[in-house]
Amino acid sequence: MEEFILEINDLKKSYGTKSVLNGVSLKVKRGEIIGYIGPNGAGKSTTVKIMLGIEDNYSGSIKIFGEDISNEKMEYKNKIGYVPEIAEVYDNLTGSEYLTFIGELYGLDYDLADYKAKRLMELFGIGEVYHSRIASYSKGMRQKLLIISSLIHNPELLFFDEPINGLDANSVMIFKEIMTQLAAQGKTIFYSSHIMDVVEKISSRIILLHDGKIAADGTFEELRTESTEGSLEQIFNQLTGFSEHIDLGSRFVSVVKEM
Ligand SMILES: Nc1ncnc2c1ncn2[C@@H]1O[C@H](COP(=O)(O)OP(=O)(O)OP(=O)(O)O)[C@@H](O)[C@H]1O
Repeated sequence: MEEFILEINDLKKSYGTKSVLNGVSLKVKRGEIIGYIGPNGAGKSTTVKIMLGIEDNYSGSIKIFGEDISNEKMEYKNKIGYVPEIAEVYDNLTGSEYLTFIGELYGLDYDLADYKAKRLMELFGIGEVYHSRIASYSKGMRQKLLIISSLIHNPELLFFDEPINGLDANSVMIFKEIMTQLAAQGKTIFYSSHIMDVVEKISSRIILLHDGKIAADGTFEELRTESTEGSLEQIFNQLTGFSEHIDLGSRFVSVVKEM
């Protein structure tokens, strides 16, 4: 029998009168890298926050590792890693303090958390700031810290929401390799991003959310045969019915010039 790490069935969510998710259903197998894409405000972060138990008041059902998350058993969270789109980190802590704190929260003993944190920071090129306060980190350094903190407890399922924001080109290459290797070792990755060329290359399956519904679901090759030949960016434009960038761009600039 096929093992589903994640099962979402007819998920609906509204904020006040505004309906954001209008019946999202999907099943994710172990080892898949899901590229979760969609226009701004489509409901991607909302889906991820519901799965993490950060947002409630939804209808539909969600199973993670075969367990319905509405059972409120917390154990499933220990096997999840998360890089949020916008994160609050404790600026006054050093990288070492922050990562060992997170590691200990997940049940690692201090020495193991310290060893892993230091080694992972070195491998990601930020070992020299291990004992510096996070307030002094650049944007990319903070992002690397967040990626490390999502992985320090060796989770089975990862939610990455724009994880490569601020990373330089070499670091993006390292991150892509980390994702590929994690998936090859059976970790499941739910990856939400607007950087289409990375999503195109890294995802084993792409899910496009539009107007709170799944508008496309398949490998990049499958999406290509179903719609336009071309890049994921072109497929995205076509599936979301968008072709006005030139007109909108020039109207925008006209208003900028008004004085
Ligand atoms: N706490 C909230 N209260 C009210 N409305 C919200 C709240 N969070 C999200 N929304 C609305 O829900 C919709 C979906 O937001 P969400 O953040 O899930 O979109 P997204 O697909 O992740 O967008 P982006 O690509 O811009 O990150 C938006 O219209 C947003 O305004």
